[in-house]
Amino acid sequence: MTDITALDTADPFARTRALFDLPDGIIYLDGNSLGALPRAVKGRMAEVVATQWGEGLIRSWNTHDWIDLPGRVGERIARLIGAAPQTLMVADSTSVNLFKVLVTALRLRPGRQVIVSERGNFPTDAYIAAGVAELLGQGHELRLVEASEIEAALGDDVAVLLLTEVNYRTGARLDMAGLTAAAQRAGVLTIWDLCHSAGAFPVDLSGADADFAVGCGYKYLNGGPGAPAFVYAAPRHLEGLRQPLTGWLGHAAPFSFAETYRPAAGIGAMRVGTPPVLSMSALDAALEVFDGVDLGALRAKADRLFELFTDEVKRLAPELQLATPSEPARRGTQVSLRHPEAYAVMQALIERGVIGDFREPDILRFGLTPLYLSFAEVKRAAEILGEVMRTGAWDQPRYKVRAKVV
Ligand SMILES: Cc1ncc(COP(=O)(O)O)c(C=O)c1O
Ligand SMILES: Nc1c(O)cccc1C(=O)C[C@H](N)C(=O)O
Repeated sequence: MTDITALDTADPFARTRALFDLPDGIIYLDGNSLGALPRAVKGRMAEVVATQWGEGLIRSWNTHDWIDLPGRVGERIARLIGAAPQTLMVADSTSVNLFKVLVTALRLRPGRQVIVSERGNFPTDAYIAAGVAELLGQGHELRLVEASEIEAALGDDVAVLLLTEVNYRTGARLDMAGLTAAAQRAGVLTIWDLCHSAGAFPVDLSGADADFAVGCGYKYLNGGPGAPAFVYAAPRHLEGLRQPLTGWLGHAAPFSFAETYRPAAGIGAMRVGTPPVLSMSALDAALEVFDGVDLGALRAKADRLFELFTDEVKRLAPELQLATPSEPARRGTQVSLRHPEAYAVMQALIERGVIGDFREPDILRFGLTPLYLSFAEVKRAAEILGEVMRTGAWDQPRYKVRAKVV
């Protein structure tokens, strides 16, 4: 029998938990969709609004260096995902950044028309890819394949391999280094969506030699609802980097107000318009939580939480099927369980203070975020899930009414 109190007492992440503001009576297992609120964000937002904006007014673009905030916040994220300095920019949403890097990559592979991606990837990736193929109107097409067929799909007509490292629904993780190497052998450029990776475990973009990457700021990075996203380009692509959204802040000299567009050098060319200073400041403050954090240790704790939760669920709710691979190398840090009435089960859990989420058609999703979750909470969440299943408490009409956002 695991001694939960001993695990929590010895937990090095008790320190980071104290950096978050979490409501009493809630066990929050949805940090894979919207990260919890770091305390430092409240103070930073108050300061940015009252002092930087309220008093500094437009002078703060210089006095508080708002103009370079996207690159500065990018440096904080770079460390978490193995990106070299000045290869990362915080900007826009993941969807918009996908558009930018996809067009950029396709232009680097003239004569090849196919974008390969995984079936069952988060919809925006496939939607953007199909939209780009249609927009370019040069015979481009999106080819969706199963995970097991990706390598075989890398023929000489393929320009880009667009993959999400960790699947949003199942939590299954692809082999970034292996697939990137296979793509390189086939002359194919890679784009990695790191939405469910960045801040969850160590990612090594440089080691994998990936070409481009994108990811969002509001999940494991805790930047808040609608936080800006990030975009990465490998050093070899920085010279002459051209992306299609040629907005004024991606210009080499935006304040020359020149008549024609000339891209900024390096990753600065990924900028488009005015950065959202308020939400970027929130993300910047949120990332302070990661100062001094060893991502390997973070992952090790996530693995222990995973084992604890899945062992307890196996014992207490054996009818729930684990949809996430149990082998650590083949998964991210979420737990996905299948049940035909998953939506109602999740509503019953939320009413009992355990917040996870539901994904179509039958997935209960639980995000394990070691920065602010204790072993005791994860065990208690499994017990509450066990009670909901054993008593059939989920089987009530009010739990079956779908909300606008699920
Ligand atoms: C894998 C993945 N990619 C992209 C997105 C969408 O990002 P955004 O809403 O920032 O465009 C999400 C979640 O919303 C996601 O899970
Ligand atoms: N971005 C979201 C939103 O605006 C509302 C509700 C959920 C989200 C999400 O992030 C969904 C998430 N990408 C997922 O993995 O399902």
